[in-house]
Amino acid sequence: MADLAGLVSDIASRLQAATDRGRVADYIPELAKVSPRHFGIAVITADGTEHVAGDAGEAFSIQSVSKVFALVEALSRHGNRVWDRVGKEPSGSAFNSIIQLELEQGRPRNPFINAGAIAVTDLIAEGRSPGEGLQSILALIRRLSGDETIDLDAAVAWSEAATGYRNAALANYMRAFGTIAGPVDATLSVYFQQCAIAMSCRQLARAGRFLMAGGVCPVSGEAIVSPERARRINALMLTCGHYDASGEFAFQVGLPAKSGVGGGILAIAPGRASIAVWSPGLSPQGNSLLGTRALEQLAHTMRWSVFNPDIL
Ligand SMILES: NC(=O)CC[C@H](N)C(=O)O
Repeated sequence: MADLAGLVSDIASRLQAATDRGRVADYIPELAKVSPRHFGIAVITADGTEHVAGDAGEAFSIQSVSKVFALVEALSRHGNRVWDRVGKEPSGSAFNSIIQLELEQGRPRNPFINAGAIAVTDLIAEGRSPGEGLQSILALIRRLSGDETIDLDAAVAWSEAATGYRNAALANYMRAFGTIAGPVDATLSVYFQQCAIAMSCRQLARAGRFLMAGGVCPVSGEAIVSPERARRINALMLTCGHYDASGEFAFQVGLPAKSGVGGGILAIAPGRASIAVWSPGLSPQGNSLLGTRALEQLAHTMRWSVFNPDIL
């Protein structure tokens, strides 16, 4: 087996020096201020060993990676009722696309595109104040990572709320179909704040451990979700976690993973590792360019693809 510690630091030094780094998201003005020079990686293996390199301790905006935790929270609260609201199919469209909503009766394709995530958040917010809805997601993330200091970056939340016209359009459109039941403003407020949660690679990799371990947090022994639910969340991350680049990601990396426009990616090698990478420069589809490259190198060298017969 390859030397993982050496590999993680090799990947970091190679990618810290890379010249082609992608474009930092600028449609959320606060995110445009982040330097594209950052690169961080954290790998936690099944035995609990943590390998980190680069800016692995620096907090960044998790953005759409929050959609995984919101899905867990909604499933815990509402069970399979969630699937009445959102589908389980890749969209083949941009993360903020509205086109399928008109063609498919206002039902988003999956919980990881914006429309689907807003519908999931609406379920979390049901019967609660926006503050309580957000706190339930934050409490889950803190519990999973064993870190009570994790919080949201209020400036990012405000920045997105002030410019989130597309998300407001998606939410209003779904409200017209009944996919969203609650007040649109309250649901959007929770959604913008969950996206603005700030975490480091180390914290994010810790929060993902239950997904490598059949739904059980390996440190506390607590069953966060059932093994079946963990398997299904991983399946959705593999097929939908990178929007219209999900097929390419499965082809190149072959691991369940969820990206965010802050440049973070959480990837799961079932039974092997929980991995978080961060580099703010994005591909045209809104996925971290160097983060994806790091995962390609890691997965290839470690033979960590769900399609490799020896990972099973
Ligand atoms: N892909 C993303 O990370 C998108 C999340 C972002 N908060 C948005 O709604 O536009």
